[in-house]
Amino acid sequence: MEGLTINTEFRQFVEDEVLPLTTLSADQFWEDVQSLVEEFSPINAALLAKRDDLQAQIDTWHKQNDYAAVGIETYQQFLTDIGYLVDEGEDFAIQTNRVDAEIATMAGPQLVVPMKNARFALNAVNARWGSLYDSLYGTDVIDRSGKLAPTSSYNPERGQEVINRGRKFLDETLPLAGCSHTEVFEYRVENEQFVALVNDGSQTGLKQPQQFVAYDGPEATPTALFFKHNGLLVELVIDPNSSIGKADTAGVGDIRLESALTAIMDCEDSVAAVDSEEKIEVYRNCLGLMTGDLEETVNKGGKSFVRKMQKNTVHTRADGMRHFISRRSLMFIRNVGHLMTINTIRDSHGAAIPEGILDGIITALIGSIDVRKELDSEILNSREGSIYIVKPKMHGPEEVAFTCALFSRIEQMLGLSANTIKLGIMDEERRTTVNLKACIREAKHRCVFINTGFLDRTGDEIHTSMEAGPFMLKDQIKTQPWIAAYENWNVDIGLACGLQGRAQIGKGMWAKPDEMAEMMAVKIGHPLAGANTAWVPSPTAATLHAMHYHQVDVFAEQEKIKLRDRASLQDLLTIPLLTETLTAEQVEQELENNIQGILGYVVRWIDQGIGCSKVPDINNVGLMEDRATLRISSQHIANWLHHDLCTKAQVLSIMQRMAAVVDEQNQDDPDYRPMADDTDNNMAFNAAKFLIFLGCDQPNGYTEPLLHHYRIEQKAQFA
Ligand SMILES: CC(=O)SCCNC(=O)CCNC(=O)[C@H](O)C(C)(C)COP(=O)(O)OP(=O)(O)OC[C@H]1O[C@@H](n2cnc3c(N)ncnc32)[C@H](O)[C@@H]1OP(=O)(O)O
Ligand SMILES: O=CC(=O)O
Ligand SMILES: [Mg+2]
Repeated sequence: MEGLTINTEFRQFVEDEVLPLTTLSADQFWEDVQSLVEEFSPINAALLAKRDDLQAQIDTWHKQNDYAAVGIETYQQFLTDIGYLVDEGEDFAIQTNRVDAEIATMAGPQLVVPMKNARFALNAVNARWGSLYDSLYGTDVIDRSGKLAPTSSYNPERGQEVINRGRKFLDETLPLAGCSHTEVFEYRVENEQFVALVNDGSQTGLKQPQQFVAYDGPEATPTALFFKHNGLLVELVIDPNSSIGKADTAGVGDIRLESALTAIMDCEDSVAAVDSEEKIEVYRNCLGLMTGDLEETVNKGGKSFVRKMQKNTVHTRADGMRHFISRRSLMFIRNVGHLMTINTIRDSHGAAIPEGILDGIITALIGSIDVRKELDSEILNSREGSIYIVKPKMHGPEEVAFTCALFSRIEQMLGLSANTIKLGIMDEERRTTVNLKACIREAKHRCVFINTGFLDRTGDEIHTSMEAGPFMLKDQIKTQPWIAAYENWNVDIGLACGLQGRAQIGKGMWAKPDEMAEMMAVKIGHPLAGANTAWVPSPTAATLHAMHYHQVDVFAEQEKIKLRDRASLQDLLTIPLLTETLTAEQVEQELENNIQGILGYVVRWIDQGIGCSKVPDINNVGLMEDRATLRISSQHIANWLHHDLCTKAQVLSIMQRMAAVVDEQNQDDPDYRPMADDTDNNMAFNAAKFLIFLGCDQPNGYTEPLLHHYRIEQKAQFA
């Protein structure tokens, strides 16, 4: 197309692999892309300029005013005067239609996965169901010491503890009339009813017989029994010949839980994709997920197998009719935000186009393949014919309106009906939080979720108030009034805007992927807080977190929450600034911890293109690190440097020391390139250095510009 310069491989990908699956012609498609880009790029640029302008005014205000002394009302008035805080307007309720039940009326875990990693992405879409037994046996939810410790082969005592916990779960979730599941020696179906035969010779059924949904196999010797509780399915696997089932009094081989109801296929925080080659990788996986053709050969434990997407299954209802069970998570696609540009397409002036616009067009184009499938297709994402896109890092209602306008335009060019593309709003920038109601109003025909991305949100908290003073220790920031207010405010506003029954009110990531016992203790707080979904980092975490939605009836909690007063805006605006003098040791330790995390993450991003990593912290706890956690750590150090809590020399010296620590942590990785010996010339080390030293100047404290720059340089150097 004259005017646009399109990367050749990308053009081939679109024309040879995607467009033939649609009714669109290539010429018309590129012509539409061009006019869309011409229309939307300048608006995108103006929105970014407004971000900078507001930030500059906030910086100046803090330099001229003592935030703590003037009082919160004065600060709030200032934010209103500059248009950062806008009028929230009249009450309204969202009107989003054609929303799948997994989003609108069900409550359960949401798994996030980097879409660039096909092996993980396939695992994620298949994580709709997970083994409770494996999740208990394989994690620290059960004590890992003493007689219960996992051993090189199966530890029967640990196994028995798994079975005990499984029975406890059954008693709590699917209680029997008059006895415990521990007393049952046989489960079967009789006269269209579920029946449990009890050790004392009696037989019983469920306290609530309607919980029984379906079964497999003969009535007298079923191989699987399916039940429903709090909207989620539970499968009792009966297999007396399996290694677990033969030691079980009732032949139960496993308890399987409906787990990740939804999954976010991520193009953003967890992904490193800086050029056409890497964007094509992401889009090709997206295509395979929507067509159902994605496959990956997995080599594991000396065995090799091909991982594919699960197909839905058919079972027998008690009355003999057929019952279908969904086996795949409903997929959202998270696009990148409005900030970055990408030269996969250059406009008629030769400028790289906004990456968010490219993601919007291409992921919706791929999503349109799903929308056009027949309802009885083997692999179908949305039965309601919707395309679910999550948009991150938007600042305020104007940016939400821009996204919606972009989606409308994309729908027109793809021939989709209005509001086919649904919008998940990440509530992860301060200007979106404080204007959340106005943001949702802009998307009232599309909104399918509001999610508190507290990690980016913490980074933005620091950057927005960079000039206000030094921030507290990172762990303390999480305990302050602003964050509790932020979490409650999101739920309060979501409920007031009618999200219940139409959309998700979601909560953020559990960022300690191996600490499952702690997750079980803490993350029940999410459903209790009224969230009908919350993020988990892995399929195992999804299965364990699913237990929380059996323990808590989220929709009942939401009814109670509707009666309380809305969280306080003034608490939200209370900046978590340091109020005490830290010791030199505290400063050093905080820096070491942050720097270890930054280097451990950045080195894999820059050198290997891995956008999400598990990196040990100073106490050797593996933390999920992604762009958002990097934003927090780098902004935190930049803030302390800016306010002289530490010096550049000190930071550099810790970086040098931590580079050696990170090198050692990665010594078993054959693809790893050590940093410590030649930090001056190491691209990853330099990226980390500038993320910190230029942190104050990064747009809203984002990490993408420097990460992209250094990965592109690194790829050029080692090409
Ligand atoms: C601020 C935000 O935006 S948060 C959202 C962004 N973050 C994410 O998306 C987190 C996604 N999670 C991950 O990428 C990973 O779990 C990490 C990086 C945290 C840990 O990865 P690893 O150290 O490789 O995990 P670990 O070795 O414990 O487990 C790997 C296994 O679990 C699976 N797995 C781990 N995470 C996921 C996931 N999110 N989805 C699907 N499968 C997963 C892998 O497929 C692999 O199994 P396989 O060998 O059968 O393929
Ligand atoms: O995207 C999620 C976040 O916490 O940031
Ligand atoms: Mg984020």
